[in-house]
Amino acid sequence: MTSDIISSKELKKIDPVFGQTSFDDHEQIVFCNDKDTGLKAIIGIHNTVLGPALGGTRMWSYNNEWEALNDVLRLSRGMTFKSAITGLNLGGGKAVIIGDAKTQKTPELMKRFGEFVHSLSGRYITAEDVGMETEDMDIVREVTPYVTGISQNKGGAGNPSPITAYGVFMGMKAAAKFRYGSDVLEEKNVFVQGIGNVGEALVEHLVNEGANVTISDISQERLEEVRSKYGATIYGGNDIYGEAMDIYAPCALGATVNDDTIYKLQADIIAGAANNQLADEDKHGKILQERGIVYAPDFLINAGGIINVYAELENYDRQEIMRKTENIFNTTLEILDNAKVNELTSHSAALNIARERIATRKRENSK
Ligand SMILES: NC(=O)c1ccc[n+]([C@@H]2O[C@H](COP(=O)([O-])OP(=O)(O)OC[C@H]3O[C@@H](n4cnc5c(N)ncnc54)[C@H](O)[C@@H]3O)[C@@H](O)[C@H]2O)c1
Repeated sequence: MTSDIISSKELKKIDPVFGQTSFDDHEQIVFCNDKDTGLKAIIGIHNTVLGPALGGTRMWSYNNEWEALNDVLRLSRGMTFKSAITGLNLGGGKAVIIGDAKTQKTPELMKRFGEFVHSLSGRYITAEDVGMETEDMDIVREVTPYVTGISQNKGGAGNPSPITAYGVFMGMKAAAKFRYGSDVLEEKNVFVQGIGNVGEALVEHLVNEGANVTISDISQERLEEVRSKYGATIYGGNDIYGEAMDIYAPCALGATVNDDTIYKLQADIIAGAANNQLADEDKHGKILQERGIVYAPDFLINAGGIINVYAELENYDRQEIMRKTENIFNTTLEILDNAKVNELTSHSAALNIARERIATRKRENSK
C-alpha cells in the first residue's frame, strides 16, 4: 500500500524508527499522546533479558521529534548496559516527554503519563531524570506501581541524585588512581559542567576533598547558589572545551565529547554523570584513547542512581546501597586496567563485560 502523501519509496528511505542509527535492536518503542493534557511522550524498551526495563523519564524541549526519538533510543540502550555492568537484575528502558518541564508539566500530564506506563504491565518501570522531581514520581505512583524514586515518606528511596554523585566521585577517584597513581583529588583542577541535582552534590564531595572546582551552567541563579554554598569558581570564559584542567566532569546533557570538542579537550580525565557523553562511542572513544585522555565510562560511574532505585524493588537498606555504590571505584579501576591490557577503549571494555552478562543470562533462560 502506498501513502497518499509520501510514496513507499520515500518512506523506505526515511526509515523513521528501525533505521535510525541509534536504534540498536530495541524490543519495543511506545509513542504516547494525550490531547487533553498535551502529553507527547516516547517510551523506549531496549532489552529485558536481565529483568524489567528500568530507567528515568526526561522532560525536555527538544527541537523536533527526531531529537526526542534519538535521545530515548540512546538513553534506553545505555540503561541496559548500566544495569548489566552493575550486576542488577534489570533491563534497559527510558522515557522522554516532549516539552518544557518548567511551564508544561502538570499533575494531570504526569498522571496520564503514569497510565501509559501502567499499560505496559511492568515491562517498563520509570523513575526521575532531567526535568523530573520526586514529587512527579509520587503523582505517577497514584496510577501505577511501576515507578521508583518516589518520596521516602511514601516508601521510596527518595531522590537518587546524591547517590549518583557519590558513584561518580568514586569513579573519578578510580580514574585518578589509574592516571596519577593516587586517588586523592586534593589540588586537582576539576571542571563540573552542569550543577543540577547531581552536579551540585558532586561539587560538595570535590570541595570537601580539597579539589579546585570550577562550575558552569546555563542557569546564573544555580551558579550563584552553588558558589555561595561551596566556594566553587564560576567559569568566566566562553569555550570550556579549550580550557586547561585536570578533570572534566560533564554533568549536564550528553554528547559533549564530539567532533567539535574532542581535539580541544585538555583534560587528563573525563568522569561525569551525564549519560551518553561520547557522541560516537567507537570513534570518540578511540580518539580519547589515542590522545591519552582517561575516560571513565559514563554508564558505569553514574550507576548510583539506579542502585538507589533498585533498592526500592529489592528492599536494600542504606548500607547496602552505599556499599554497592562505593564498589564503582573497584569496577572502574578493573575496567581501565582491562582496557589497557587488551588495548581497548575503556568504553568497549565496559560494554564487553555488560554484553557478556546479558548473553550468559539469555543462554540460561533458553535452557
Ligand atoms: N539524577 C540522577 O540520579 C542521574 C543518574 C544517572 C545519570 N544522570 C544524568 O546526569 C545528568 C545530570 O542529571 P541531573 O539529575 O543533575 O539533572 P538536572 O536537570 O538536575 O541538572 C542538569 C543541569 O545542567 C544544566 N545545563 C543544561 N544544559 C547545560 C549546558 N549546555 N551547559 C551547562 N549546564 C547545562 C541545567 O541548567 C541544570 O542545572 C543528566 O545527563 C542525567 O541524565 C542523572
